[in-house]
Amino acid sequence: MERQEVSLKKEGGVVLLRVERPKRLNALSQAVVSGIREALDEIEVDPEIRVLLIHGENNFAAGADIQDMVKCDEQEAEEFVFSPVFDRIAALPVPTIAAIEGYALGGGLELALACDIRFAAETAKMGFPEINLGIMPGAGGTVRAPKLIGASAAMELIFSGETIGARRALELGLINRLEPEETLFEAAWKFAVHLSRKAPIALRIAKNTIREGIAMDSESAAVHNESKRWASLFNTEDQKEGMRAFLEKRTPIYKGK
Ligand SMILES: C/C=C/C(=O)SCCNC(=O)CCNC(=O)[C@H](O)C(C)(C)COP(=O)(O)OP(=O)(O)OC[C@H]1O[C@@H](n2cnc3c(N)ncnc32)[C@H](O)[C@@H]1OP(=O)(O)O
Repeated sequence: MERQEVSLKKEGGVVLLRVERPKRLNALSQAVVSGIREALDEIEVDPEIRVLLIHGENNFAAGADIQDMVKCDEQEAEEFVFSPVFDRIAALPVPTIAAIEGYALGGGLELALACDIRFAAETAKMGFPEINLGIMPGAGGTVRAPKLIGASAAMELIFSGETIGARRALELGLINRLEPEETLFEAAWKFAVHLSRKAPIALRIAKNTIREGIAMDSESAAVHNESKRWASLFNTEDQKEGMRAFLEKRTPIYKGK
C-alpha cells in the first residue's frame, strides 16, 4: 500500500515506522498522519510484531504542518487526525520507542510522547512552540507531558514555547536516553531488538499493568491488580522456559505462548 511519506519496515519482531518528508523537516501534514494511521492498521493486526520504533531521518518531526492549519476554523481543527492516531500508538500492546534526532516540536514531540520510551541525539531539539503560533498543543501534549515531567515543567515548556536541548530534556525526564547523534538510530534500534527478544506476553502484561496501575486511584488496588497479572504469567510456557533456561544456564527462546 503506497503511504504518504511514511515507510514501514519489519525486521524480526521489530517494525520501524519512518516519516520521510525531509524538505519540510518531517512536518506532520494530515496526509502524513493518515499514512501513520494506515501503518497502524497493519501493525495492530500483525502477531509477529513485538516492538514499534518510530524515527525521522535528520529530524523526528518539526510539528504539525502549518500550511495545513493556517486557514482552518474550529470545526476543521476538531477534525484533525493527530489525536486519534497518536492515541492508537499509545494504546498499542507492544513497547513503542521514539528515536529523536534534529527537531521534535509541537505535534512532533507529541508523537514521541505517545511512545513509551524516547531516545534522543545529544544535538536534538524539542519543545512546544504552538503558543508562538497563537495556539497550544492539541495532540496529547497537555495531557502526556504533565504526566511525564510534572505540571510545572510542562507549563514552563508550553507557556514559553521555548526549544530545549536534549540534555535539558533528559534532566526533565522528557527522554529516557541520550546518544551521540551519529549512533542515535543504531542505539535505539539495538534497544528495540533487545526488547523484541523478551517474552512477548510478559512484555504486554507488564505494559498493560503499568497503564492500569497509573489509572487507579488506590495504590492497594493497583498492587492487587499487579499480583493477579503477575500470577497469570505462570500459565505461560514462556515462564517455564525462562526459569528453566536460567537453571540450565542457557539463553531462553520465547515463543509467545
Ligand atoms: C497539534 C500539533 C500542533 C503543532 O505541532 S503546531 C506547529 C509546531 N511546529 C513549529 O512551530 C515549528 C515550525 N518550524 C520552525 O520553527 C523551523 O522550521 C525550525 C526551527 C524547525 C527549523 O528552522 P530552519 O532550520 O530555519 O528551517 P526552515 O527554513 O524554517 O524550515 C525548512 C522548511 O521546512 C518548512 N517547515 C518547517 N517546519 C514546518 C511546519 N511545522 N509546518 C510546515 N512547514 C514547516 C519551512 O517552512 C521551510 O520550508 P521552505 O523551505 O519551503 O520555506
